[in-house]
Amino acid sequence: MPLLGCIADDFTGATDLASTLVRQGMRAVQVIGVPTGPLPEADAVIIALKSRTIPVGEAVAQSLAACEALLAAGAKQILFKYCSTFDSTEAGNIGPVAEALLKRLDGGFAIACPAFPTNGRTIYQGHLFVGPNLLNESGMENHPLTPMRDANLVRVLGRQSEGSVGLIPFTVVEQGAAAIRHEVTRLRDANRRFAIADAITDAHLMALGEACANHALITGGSGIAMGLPENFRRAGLLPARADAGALPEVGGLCAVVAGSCSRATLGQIGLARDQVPTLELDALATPDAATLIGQARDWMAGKLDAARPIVIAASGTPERVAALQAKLGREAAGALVEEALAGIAADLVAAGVRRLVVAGGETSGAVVQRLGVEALRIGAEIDPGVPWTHATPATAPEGMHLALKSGNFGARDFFLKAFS
Ligand SMILES: Nc1ncnc2c1ncn2[C@@H]1O[C@H](COP(=O)(O)OP(=O)(O)O)[C@@H](O)[C@H]1O
Ligand SMILES: O=C(O)[C@@H](O)C(=O)COP(=O)(O)O
Repeated sequence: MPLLGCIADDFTGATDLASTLVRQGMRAVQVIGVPTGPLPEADAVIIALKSRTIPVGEAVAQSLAACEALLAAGAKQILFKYCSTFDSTEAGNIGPVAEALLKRLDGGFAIACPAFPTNGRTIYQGHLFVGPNLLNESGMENHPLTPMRDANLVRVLGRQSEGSVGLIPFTVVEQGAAAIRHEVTRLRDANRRFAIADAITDAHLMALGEACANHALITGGSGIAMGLPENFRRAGLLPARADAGALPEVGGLCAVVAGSCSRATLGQIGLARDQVPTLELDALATPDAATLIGQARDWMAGKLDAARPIVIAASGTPERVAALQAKLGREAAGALVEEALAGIAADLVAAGVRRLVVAGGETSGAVVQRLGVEALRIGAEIDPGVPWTHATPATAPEGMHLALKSGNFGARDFFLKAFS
């Protein structure tokens, strides 16, 4: 029976969260999509949806169905995981999904905290920073699907919610769990539905986690989960586990597929270009998924290796992305590239790739769905927020390792480090 039931709005975000929970001593399994059968055995089950950019009504319906499955399996607390850069549109989907979950859980109030200090995401006075920059000057203002042009999260969440949004400021969070609990009571009494919680350090996240031990719903990035396993240990529900991230061994050919256009991924592709065989697809010149798949198939022949990866990327600079979007429309451009990369990933697995890194949240969603993966057991971290996972797709029933990398995560040498 899972202690913690989680709903993540994309697949890389789900592995990021699962990885945090494994590091804090929980066995974690990521389930792809709303489950139709019994949930796997684990301390935490993370249901990974691809609901960040779908129509609001569908995101709400899928999230509620995931919540029902987790509650039916016995989950004692629900966590709604979204991006540490609060990726969303004016219409949602963070606000509407959080409000629907809150209503279902009779929660009344929930905190909202995407902070992830290890990866440079901090919140001060409700404003989200990425490293030294405000969110809207961090590159996220150019995201292909969810351009973030306002760093004031109280305002951003307020625009997406029917209920009102408050703030748990740094001065309160700094004082620890008791002060946070007190502030939450005050915010509830003031009829706030959500409050953005400031957090600059892991100690702040631990205090927030402790303060929310009895909240029916918690919302945030993976960082907000840091303090939760300790709550369950304190309650005597979670035994000490030394091997929470143990995975079955897997050998085989190595590859990377990249569809993220985020700064970190563009840097990782830049480094890989000099060190391993790297194919950069040009979706603007060839806006046809089948042709792009064919180009990759011809190129990869004879290049696959078990000791070092090949890299196949569709990622473009903001100017190239804008040009393709102007030609096809934003959603169609994204869908075309996702379809191409999913087909290429299927070809790679058919060719014997058993250790595959996928860069990009939406891209990972498309790849995992194409491979027919139903669940991922979470292993050790390569870089903060990106673990290796073990999956058994229909075309590789003996099992393979997959790393689903959030676009902006990972050091510059991530694509090489992952296989070393
Ligand atoms: N050259 C390109 N032009 C337009 N869109 C692209 C291009 N390359 C990738 N994309 C799309 O951009 C989106 C990137 O989102 P995602 O995979 O979630 O990355 P991230 O993790 O950086 O957010 C995907 O929908 C992908 O298909
Ligand atoms: O919280 C985060 O930053 C990640 O877990 C995440 O959700 C990133 O999404 P993508 O950049 O779309 O992979």
